[in-house]
Amino acid sequence: MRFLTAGESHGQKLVGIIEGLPAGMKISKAYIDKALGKRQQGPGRGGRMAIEQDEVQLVSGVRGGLSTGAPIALEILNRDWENWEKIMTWRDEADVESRKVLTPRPGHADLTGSLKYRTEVRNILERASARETAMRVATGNIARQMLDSLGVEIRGHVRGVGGVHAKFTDEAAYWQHVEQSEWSVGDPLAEEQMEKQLILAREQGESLGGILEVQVHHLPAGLGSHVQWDRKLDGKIAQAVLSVQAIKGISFGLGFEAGDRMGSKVHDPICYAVGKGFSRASNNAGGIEGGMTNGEPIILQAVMKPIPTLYQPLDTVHLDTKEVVKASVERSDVCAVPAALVVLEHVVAWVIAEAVMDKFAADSFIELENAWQEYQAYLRQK
Ligand SMILES: Cc1cc2nc3c(=O)[nH]c(=O)nc-3n(C[C@H](O)[C@H](O)[C@H](O)COP(=O)(O)O)c2cc1C
Ligand SMILES: C=C(O[C@@H]1CC(C(=O)O)=C[C@@H](OP(=O)(O)O)[C@H]1O)C(=O)O
Repeated sequence: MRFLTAGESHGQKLVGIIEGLPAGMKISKAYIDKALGKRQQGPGRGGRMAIEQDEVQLVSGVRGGLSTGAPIALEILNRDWENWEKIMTWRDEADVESRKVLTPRPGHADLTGSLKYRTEVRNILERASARETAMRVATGNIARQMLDSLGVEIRGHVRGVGGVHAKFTDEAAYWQHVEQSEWSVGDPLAEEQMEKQLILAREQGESLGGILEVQVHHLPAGLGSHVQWDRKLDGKIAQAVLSVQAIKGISFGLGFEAGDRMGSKVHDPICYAVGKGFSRASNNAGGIEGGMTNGEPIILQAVMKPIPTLYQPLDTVHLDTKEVVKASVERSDVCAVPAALVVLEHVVAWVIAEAVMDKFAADSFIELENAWQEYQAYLRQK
């Protein structure tokens, strides 16, 4: 399976192409649109989200709500295009000159992109922008629908924003709150403090990042492989997660704490029950050993740095005059941690679906489902 995206943040539309999905898989546009809507939510988002109302168009590869096996083409329109058409298109050299952005923002792709591609900053920021993640949610959601049909569940929650961390003691109550909460925190007190932190950041022209957690439940042991570096599932998930704008780190299970403990306090004892097969007494590994799922839930955490655009900008250097000036201020989010969580859930869904298709390669969904069930039965009886 593979996919590509195209489109600028303020261009006409985002475009995606998916290839390699089995035929006969149920695909719901409404389900994709719901995820797109969720990606737009959360306190801390800027003015752009009041303009956009993301909706996917399934242009090809789906008939009567089922995949045909042909490439699936997707589109998401940028409503903001009508406000940017003049800036995004030009007629003469004078126009180009007046539209150049020459004051790169620290933390964004602006400076290095403009040096590398020998161009002004707008040509860089338009594609570096996390607007692109709308399409990654749409493509990932199609993968997620495949996983849903196989009984795999993906959950995500915001663990922290700007140094305020969510706490929980009761797993069931926690997840109930996550379900109800608009932005998946699961700790009402922390949510309140995070919102206060956001108000403060906004008032001070600042920005915030945070910590996110994604869990994948009901996976069999044996997705991914130990045999080659580029087939290891933890490596593939890390690549996908770190490719999301502003995500700077990832850990599985115990994460960095594993480095502080003795081996016996880290590794998960192996258990066996007749009719259920092998399992683990704990899940410090976060569901992956040797680059393969081990049958426990995948649990990963990721860190998002604060948004680079600051309304009280840092110093930068003007690309032409070389004067020290303030960095440019594009309309911006103050915090996009809840939005990034939706993106992470979907990029992880893609990688897991890819691993499922690697193991159970199938042209039609019924073949995939049969192979999946047969393997699960084998694991239970082993
Ligand atoms: C959902 C989401 C929304 C974002 N919104 C903004 C924003 O409004 N302003 C901004 O400067 N950066 C924003 N970012 C972060 C930048 O896109 C990102 O920092 C930039 O592309 C540089 O890439 P890097 O941080 O991965 O190095 C956002 C990121 C995500 C995931
Ligand atoms: C458009 C989205 O996020 C954008 C990501 C982004 C950036 O620099 O990454 C900058 C902002 O763009 P604008 O200046 O148009 O408001 C965000 O709004 C989106 O998430 O759909």
